Amino acid sequence: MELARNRTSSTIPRHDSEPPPAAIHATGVERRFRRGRADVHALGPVDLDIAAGEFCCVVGPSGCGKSTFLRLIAGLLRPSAGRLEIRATAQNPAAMIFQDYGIYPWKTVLANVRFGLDVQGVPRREATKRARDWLSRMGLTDFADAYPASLSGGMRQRVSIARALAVEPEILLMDEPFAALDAQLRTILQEELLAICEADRRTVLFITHSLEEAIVLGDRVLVMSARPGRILAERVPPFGRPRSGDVRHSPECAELKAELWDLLRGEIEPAGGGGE
Ligand SMILES: Nc1ncnc2c1ncn2[C@@H]1O[C@H](COP(=O)(O)OP(=O)(O)OP(=O)(O)O)[C@@H](O)[C@H]1O
Repeated sequence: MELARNRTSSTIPRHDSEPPPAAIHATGVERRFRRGRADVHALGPVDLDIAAGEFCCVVGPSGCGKSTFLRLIAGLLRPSAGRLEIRATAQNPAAMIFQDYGIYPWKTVLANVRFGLDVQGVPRREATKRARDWLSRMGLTDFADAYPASLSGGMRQRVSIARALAVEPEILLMDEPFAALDAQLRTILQEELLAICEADRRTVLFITHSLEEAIVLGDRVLVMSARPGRILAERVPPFGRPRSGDVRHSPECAELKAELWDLLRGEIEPAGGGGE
C-alpha cells in the first residue's frame, strides 16, 4: 500500500503537449475493514484519474464503499492496498462536506466558517474578513452571530459549504451534502454550487444517490458496483459550462438518467425501486 499526499505539481516535470496532471490518481486502491472476525472488503480495486478542476459525481448502491473512497482521499483512512496520489499545491488540499453538516452547535455561524482558517493559523482579522465574504456569498450575512440551532437545514448546509470553501481547498469532497434537504432547497443549493464552481474552478468529488443531481452537476458521472465498490462505468453529461440547473428538464438528462439507472439496476438488491 502506498499513499502519496501533498506532492506539489511543480515538482512533476511536464511538457506542453501533456494533459494536466490528475488531482486524484488511484491505482488498484482497496479498503478492507475488520468486523469482529470477519474481513469486510468495502472497496476496490479502484483505478481512477480525476483531473484538476473536474467536477466528478459518484453514484452507486448503498454500502458499496462510496464514503470509504471519499474518506481515503480526505486522508481519514489509509488504503489496504494500491496507490492513492493527491496532487495539490495548497496548504490545505482537501476539505470535506457531509450530509449532516458537521458544524459545531456551540459556535456562532461566523465562528464555524472561520474555524478552518483559525486552525490554519490565518491571522484573526484576515480570517474574519474571509469568513464574512463567504457568509455574504452564501446569503448568510444577517446570521453571522446566530447559532446553528436557530437555522434551517438549508442554512446549516450553507454554513458547512462556506466553512469548507473558506479555507480555499483545491479539492472539495462532498458526501451526499444535500440528501437531508427538501427538493426545493436541494435545487437551490445545486444552483449555488454550480455558480460557485463556475466562478472558482475546483476539483470536486460529489457523492449522491440522485442520478439527476449527478447529471446536473457533474462533468463526469462514475457508476460504482455493489460492494466491494469498483468503477463499473462512467458517463459524461452532454452539457457545457456555464451550466444552469435547468438542464434537468432536458430530454438528454432524462435519457442519461435512464441509462445510468439501467447500469445500476443490476447492482441494487433487492430488485425494484426507482431511479432516485
Ligand atoms: N469503520 C468501519 N468498520 C467496519 N466496516 C465499515 C467501516 N466503514 C465502512 N464499513 C463497511 O464498508 C462498506 C462500505 O461502506 P460505505 O459507508 O463506504 O458505503 P456507502 O457506499 O457510502 O454507503 P451509503 O450509500 O449507504 O452511504 C459497508 O459494508 C460498511 O458497513
